[in-house]
Amino acid sequence: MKFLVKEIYFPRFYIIGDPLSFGRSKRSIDIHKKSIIQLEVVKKLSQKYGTRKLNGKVPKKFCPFEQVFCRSNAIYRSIDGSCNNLEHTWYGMTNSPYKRLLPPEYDDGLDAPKTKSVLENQTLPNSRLIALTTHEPNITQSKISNLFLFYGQTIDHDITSIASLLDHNGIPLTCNCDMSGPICFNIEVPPQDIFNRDQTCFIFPRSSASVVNFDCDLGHREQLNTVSHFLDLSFLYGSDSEAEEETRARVRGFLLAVRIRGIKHDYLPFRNRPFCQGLRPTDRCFITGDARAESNAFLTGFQTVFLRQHNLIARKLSLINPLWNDEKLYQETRKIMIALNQHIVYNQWLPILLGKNIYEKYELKPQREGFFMSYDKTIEPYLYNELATAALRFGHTLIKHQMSKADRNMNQFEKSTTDEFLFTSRKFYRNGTETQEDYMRGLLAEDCYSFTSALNPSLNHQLFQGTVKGDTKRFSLGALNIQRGRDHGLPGYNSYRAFCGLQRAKTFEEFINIKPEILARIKAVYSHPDDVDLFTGGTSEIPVDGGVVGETFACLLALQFKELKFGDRFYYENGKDSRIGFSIDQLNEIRKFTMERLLCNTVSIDALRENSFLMPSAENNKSKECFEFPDLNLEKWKDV
Ligand code: HEM
Ligand SMILES: [Ca+2]
Repeated sequence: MKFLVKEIYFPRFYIIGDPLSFGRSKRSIDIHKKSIIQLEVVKKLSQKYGTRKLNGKVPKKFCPFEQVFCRSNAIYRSIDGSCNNLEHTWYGMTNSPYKRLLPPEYDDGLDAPKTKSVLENQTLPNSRLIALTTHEPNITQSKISNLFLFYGQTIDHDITSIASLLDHNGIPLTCNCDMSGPICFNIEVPPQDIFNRDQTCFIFPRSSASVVNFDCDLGHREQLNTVSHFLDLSFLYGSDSEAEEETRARVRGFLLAVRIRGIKHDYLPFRNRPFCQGLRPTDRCFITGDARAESNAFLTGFQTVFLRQHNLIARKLSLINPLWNDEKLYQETRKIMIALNQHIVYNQWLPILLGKNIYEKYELKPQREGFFMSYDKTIEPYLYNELATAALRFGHTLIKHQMSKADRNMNQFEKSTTDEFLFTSRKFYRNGTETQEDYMRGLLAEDCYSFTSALNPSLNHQLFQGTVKGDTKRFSLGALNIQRGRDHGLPGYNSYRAFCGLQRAKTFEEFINIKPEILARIKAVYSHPDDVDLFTGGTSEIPVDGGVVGETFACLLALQFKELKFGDRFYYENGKDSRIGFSIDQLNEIRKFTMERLLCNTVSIDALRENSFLMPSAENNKSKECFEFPDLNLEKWKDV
C-alpha cells in the first residue's frame, strides 16, 4: 500500500472515544463563552423589564462573529460556505447558528431546557420512558433500499453537525450521573427500563450555545452548526481550510488517497495512529472532511465512493487539460462533484423521500433543459434547528437491526447487528480490500425498514454497547433525539403540524394521520397533545402518498431543501452568473448522471437496478448492465 503523497504528520485530530460529541470545532469554544455571557445579561434584563422580546444587540466586544470580507471576483465556492451570498457574506457558513421555524420554548424563555408540560405544574414525561413506550421495535419491510437510507445520512452530514460542548483544549465535556446544571441534562433511567437496570442515568451533555444570529441580536440560546450549511460535499472536502488542507493531495487536483498495487480503486487515507484516540493501538482510522465518517461502515463506504469519483474526474480532466495546475484541477473537479451530488439529491433522492406531490409543490425537481434563473439572495440558506434535531433524523427509524454484506453477485452474507457496524474502520482492511465493496453492495441488496416510530433494539436500548473502548455505558437513540429536542427548546409536534397546515389537535384522537396502535402508545405516556415531542410525533405519522416520511416531516424537509436550492448562488443549475456556473453543454452532461453511474464508477459491480434507491419489488425496477447508465463526457470541459 502506498500513499498518493507521502504520509504527513497532521496537527488536527478527531477523538473517536466519545460517540456523542462529533460537532467539534475550536471556534465553538469562543462562541459558547460569549453566548453564555450574553444569555446571563439577557436573563437579568428580562427579569428587570419583564419582557422576553428584547431589542438590541450584543456589544461588539462580546459578539463572537465578525464581518466576513470576500473577493468579488471569486469563481468557486469557498470551503466554508462564506461569500455565497454576496450581500450577507456569512449566510450558511461553517460555525454559524441554526435558524428556526418557530420560536423556542425554553423553560425560562431563553436558555433552560424544556421540561414543563403545558398542563400546569406538570413535567414532560421522561425521554427514555417515551423511547421505551412509543419507539418500541417491530419488524417491517419496505420497497426502499438501505442505499437510500445511508445516502441520506451522508447528505445529513453535508449540511448539519451540532456543536458539542468543549473545554478550553477542545476536548468534549462529558457528564456523569451526579452532575446537573448548565452542562448536563441527563436522562434518568426509569424503573420500566429492564435493559439498563445497571445504569442510573443516560448521560447527556447539552449542545454548545450560540447567540441567536450573526448580527448578535440579543436573544435566546441558539445552537451552532459546525459544517457549512450548503450542499457542497463538505463531508468530503472539509468545512474549513484546515480540513481542506488535510484532505488534498496537492498533486493534479487529487484528494489524498491510498493506492493498492493491482487494484484500480482508491481508499481513504489513514490518519496517523496517535490521532485515533479511543481505538486500539493497532487500529486505523481515516482522514476525511467530516469527523463522523468513521461512525458506521456504510457511511465510510459512501465517503470512499465520493473520494474515488473525485479522483477519477481529476485524473480525466488532467489528461483533457494538460496545462491546468493542481489548484485549477481541484477546484473544477470539486465544482463538478458538488453538482453531481446536488443532481442526485434533487433528481433522485428527494422524490422518493417526499412523494411526487410535495416534491413538485416545493419546486424541487431539476429542469430538463436550460438554466435555473430563480436564485433568491433574500433567502437565508441556514439549516433549521428543527431539521437537525428532528426531521433529518427520520432515518433512525429505518435502520435494520441486522444488515448484511453482499458479494459481486449480490448474494448477501454475514449478517451483523447494527452495533457491529459502528466505528469499524479497522475491519475495512483486515480481510483484504473486498470488505468495503461488500458493505456497499450490501446496501444495494437489502431493503430498510419502513417509516414507523419504531427503532431497532440496538439503537433504542443498547446504543454504543461495546463499541467504545473502556466505556460500558449504553445509550438510547430514541431518548437522545427527544432529549436533544428539549435541550434546544423545540416546541411540540402539534405546533409543527399547525405550521405545516395540518389540524392542530386538541385531543389525541385528532392526530388522524397516526395509526391507532401507535397513537395508543403516545397516549399511554403523554398527558396532553401539545406535549408530544417533534421527533416522536413526526416519526409516528403514516407516510405520505408515494413518499417515505409523514406529512409534517415531509413539509419541513421540503422547505429546507427548497431553501438550500433557491438560496445557493452556486446551485448547479443556476444560470444567472455565467462566471460561476456551467455552460449549457456541461450542465446537460451533469443532468445525465445518476447514483447508479456513481456506483458503477466506484464500486466493483457489474449491474444495478434502474433505480437503486428502490428494491426490485418496486414497479418496473429492472436490472441493467453498468454500461447502460451514461457517464458525463468531460470533453465538454476542454479549454478552448
Ligand atoms: C447505524 C446508524 C446510525 C447511528 C448509530 C446514529 C446515531 C446518531 C447519534 C448518536 C446522533 C447524535 C444524537 C444526539 O446526541 O443528539 C445522531 C445524530 C443524527 N443522525 Fe444518526 N445515526 C445513524 C444513522 C443515521 C441515518 C441513516 C440518518 C438519516 C438518514 C441519521 C440522521 C441523523 C441526523 C440528522 C443527526 C443530527 C446531526 C447533527 O446535526 O449533529 N442518522 N445519530
Ligand atoms: Ca455542507
